[in-house]
Amino acid sequence: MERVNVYLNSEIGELEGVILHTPGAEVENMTPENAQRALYSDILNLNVARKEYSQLSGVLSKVAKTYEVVDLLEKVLGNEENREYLLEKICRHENAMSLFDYLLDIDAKQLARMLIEGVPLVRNTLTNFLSKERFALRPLYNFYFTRDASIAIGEDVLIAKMANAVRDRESIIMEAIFSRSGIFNTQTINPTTFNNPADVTIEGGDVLVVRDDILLIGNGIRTNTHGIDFILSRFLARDDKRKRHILVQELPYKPESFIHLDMVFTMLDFDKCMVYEPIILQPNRYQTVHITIDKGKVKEIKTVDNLLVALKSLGIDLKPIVCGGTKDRWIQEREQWHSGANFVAIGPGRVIGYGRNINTLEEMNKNGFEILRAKDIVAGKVDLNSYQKYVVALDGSELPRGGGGARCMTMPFRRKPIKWQ
Ligand SMILES: NC(=[NH2+])NCCC[C@H](N)C(=O)O
Repeated sequence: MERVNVYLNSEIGELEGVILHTPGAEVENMTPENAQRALYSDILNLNVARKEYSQLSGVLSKVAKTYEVVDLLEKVLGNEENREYLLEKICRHENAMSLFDYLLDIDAKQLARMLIEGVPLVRNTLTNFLSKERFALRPLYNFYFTRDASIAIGEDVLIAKMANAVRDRESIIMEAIFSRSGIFNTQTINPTTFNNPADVTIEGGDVLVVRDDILLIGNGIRTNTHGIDFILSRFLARDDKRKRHILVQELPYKPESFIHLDMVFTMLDFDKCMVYEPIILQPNRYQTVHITIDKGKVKEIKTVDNLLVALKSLGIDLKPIVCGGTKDRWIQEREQWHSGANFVAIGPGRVIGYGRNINTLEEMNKNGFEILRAKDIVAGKVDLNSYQKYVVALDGSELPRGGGGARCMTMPFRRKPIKWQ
């Protein structure tokens, strides 16, 4: 079978390949008490979440090739050598080597599910018997946000170094998928294999590939300056010596709806972006920094007014569309909280987001985006090909409680190249 090439040089190029994860039992394997530890602001109902999610996967599978993490993982585990490698890596990382032999014997399909949904603790010792934990390997509650654990940049895949240990296994699995499933043709770059300060963190929600020479990176609770310096060092190490730019946006640490840059800024089109105005445009305490790399060196680091000004200086002139509309700051806050600024593009001017954020959608509509309901597209009542610019509205009441939107729930690894005018 021919391998699929990774190619991603924009946020908006026509989507060709994307990795998804339909929420499974892992999202219900939690209680209100430990939801916080799982990085949720609330607990979810799986049935409803899956229905909502099927709108997203349904729409995406009409326009691109979609892959489910569990199928890709099963593929990795189907190979004896890979299974041993991956299980050893996971068990070692999670201090659970005692599970290794037991897991090794489980068939690939079931094992793939278990590694995502969690491996229950067997109460056969006093320690386990008295333990408050239910799982020996914790469920990957956040895996439906496939955006975060791995990041396609150009032809490579950067493996995220998650800020919270509960998400570490996601990165380990994604690395195995990209380097060992036999499906992808790419090179993985993993910060943990370099000589780095131990405190590097980078998550996919913070990294936006705007153009082949421009990255936008959020610097906040999930991606720290060491993480961004790591990405910088990888660019400096390249042989091509091309000019490149990294634009860094500082983010507030609180509330949790600001965890990633894609919660306050996403690309919608060649000339339009979605912004949460108070952080991205209004004067505030969060700096924007422009790093220019040239001939293998850092040529300049400077503070700039904001992302839009910096992008304009690089030839990308974006009109901001304001999350929550322009009328009321409270509405902006409310819609941002439920991932109102978080859109994923399936092509230039063709994006997907939550329908619940009606003021945001109305604002987009005023700016030329037709509002289409995901439900109608999946049911075949609306044909995407009849529209030029649109926002596909997903029903979302459970999914956003997990803390993310359409961009967070997709991991695009292949988009058609863009011709910037
Ligand atoms: N790209 C994103 N904004 N992802 C959102 C992830 C939310 C998830 N509950 C977490 O805290 O990690």
